[in-house]
Amino acid sequence: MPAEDILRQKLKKRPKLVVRNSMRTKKDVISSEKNEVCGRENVSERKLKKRVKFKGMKSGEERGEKEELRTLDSCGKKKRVYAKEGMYENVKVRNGVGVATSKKKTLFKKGEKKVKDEAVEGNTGHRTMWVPGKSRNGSSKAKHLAHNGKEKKENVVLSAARHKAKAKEVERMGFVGNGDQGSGLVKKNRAKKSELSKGKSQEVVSPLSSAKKKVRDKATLDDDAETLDNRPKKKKRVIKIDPYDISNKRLDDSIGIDGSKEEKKKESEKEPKMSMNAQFRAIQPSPSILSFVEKNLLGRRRLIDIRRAGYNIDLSAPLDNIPFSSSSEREKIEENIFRNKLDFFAAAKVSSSFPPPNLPEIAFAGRSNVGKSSLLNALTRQWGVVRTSDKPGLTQTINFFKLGTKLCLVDLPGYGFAYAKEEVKEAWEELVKEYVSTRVGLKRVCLLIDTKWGMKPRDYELIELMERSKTKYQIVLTKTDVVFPIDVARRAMQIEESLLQNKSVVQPLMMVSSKSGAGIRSLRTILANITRFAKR
Ligand SMILES: Nc1nc2c(ncn2[C@@H]2O[C@H](COP(=O)(O)OP(=O)(O)OP(=O)(O)O)[C@@H](O)[C@H]2O)c(=O)[nH]1
Ligand SMILES: [Mg+2]
Repeated sequence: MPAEDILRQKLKKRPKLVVRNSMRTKKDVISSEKNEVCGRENVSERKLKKRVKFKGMKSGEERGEKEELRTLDSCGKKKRVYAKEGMYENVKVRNGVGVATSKKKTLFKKGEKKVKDEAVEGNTGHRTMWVPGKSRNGSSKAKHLAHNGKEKKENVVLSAARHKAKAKEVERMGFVGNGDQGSGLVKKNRAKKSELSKGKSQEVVSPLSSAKKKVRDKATLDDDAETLDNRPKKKKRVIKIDPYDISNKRLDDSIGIDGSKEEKKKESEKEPKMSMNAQFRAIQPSPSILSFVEKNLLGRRRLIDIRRAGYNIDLSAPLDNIPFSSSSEREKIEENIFRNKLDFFAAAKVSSSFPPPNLPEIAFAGRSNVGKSSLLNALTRQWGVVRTSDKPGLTQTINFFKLGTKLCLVDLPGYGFAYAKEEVKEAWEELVKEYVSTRVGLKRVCLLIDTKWGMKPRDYELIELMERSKTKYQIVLTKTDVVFPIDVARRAMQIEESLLQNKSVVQPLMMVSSKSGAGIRSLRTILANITRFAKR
């Protein structure tokens, strides 16, 4: 190449340099004017200061003295620069916080990365740092920084507000200052957070804090950790169980007195407890009772069986009389007395309201809903004269019915479960007891027992009372149509046996069904006989 061309090329390069200088911002120019050194030097110096700040945090603090740095002057020679603490902090803030623009963002990321790298390297790496006496690559790095001086300068002129905003953002992102120790401290802090009280402010290492602060933080955390360790541990509460104390535990608890449960087990094995139902099933009814049940078609029967036996199943209570075909059924009742019209004539809530005992009386007693009122209707075949209901407790007064001029039928209120207040039920019971024990002219009490449920304690109570007052009573099993014939016989057998010792009880035990009419005729005959032989 001719010398002239070479010269031209050199000349072409010169204006470029000029242009490059001219592209510098106004601020750069101003700042360069203020400085004694040239612009290039200024940038490199700043960058170096910045870098030194990153790296020098630890060494600077540890030594506690100003760092002597070497940088490049305009001629490329190494120059000594004394970094001040305040300056370090400023640089650090700028680097750690980053800037708002896209380029600045990049710078911020770079700064962040740098810090992270340093954290990994434990402040010993020389990639982003140049500290005198430690790295030989410092000059080349300084050159590189100086080359990008324009971009870096923008960091220097950031406003304080932006710094703060970015600092907050960094903190929010969980950005931690350099050093593994720093992240470890934060982890410690996080772990401590759950343990320490809310009031106690948590110490978080931020990129803005100095190395000194970090060291102090670490010491504080260590102290705190020691304090936490030294805290008196809560003693575990041990509950001692007294095996002989049964005040606050179930009797069948396994912690009971030794052997008590085993003893109970053995007892139960020796004497197997039969349920009430099993006991009932074990009853063997006498052949006479069984034959009576079969003859009167007591118990649950199929309609076809009733028809085959010659009864008209279209009639109500078909088993009552054989066979009714006309509307004047009452005329054909075998007992004349029951052909009379049933007339209600008195109701009493208290004994003082009882009507005068002019007629022999037959009363119908029993638990609520056992079928007393229904039986009165079935006996007289006058449906609806006596009110009935499937709701227990309908009859609440002692109701007196005249059957012609020779007999009085008395419908008593039920006892036991009923839809009524306790006080009211107690009053009924007292009234019934008073009636059956004191009533003059009472010839017989038909004590109705539901075949399905049998005798209940209240029934025995009334029986006891009648025994004491020597009132004649006869057991009448009701609703026999709802249970199997064998169970009717069992129930009859069971009750007869239980009342063998009783003196006022009248045999035989009667079994009826107001619905099917079974046993009604037999009962009618017995009651008619009472009237026949009754003395006025
Ligand atoms: N299956 C069947 N049901 C019956 C029989 N006798 C009565 N009942 C029903 O049993 C329910 C109660 O009948 P009630 O005659 O009102 O009984 P109660 O003993 O007078 O009842 P209280 O007046 O409340 O004491 C009614 O729904 C009747 O239809 C019966 O022989 N067989
Ligand atoms: Mg009734």
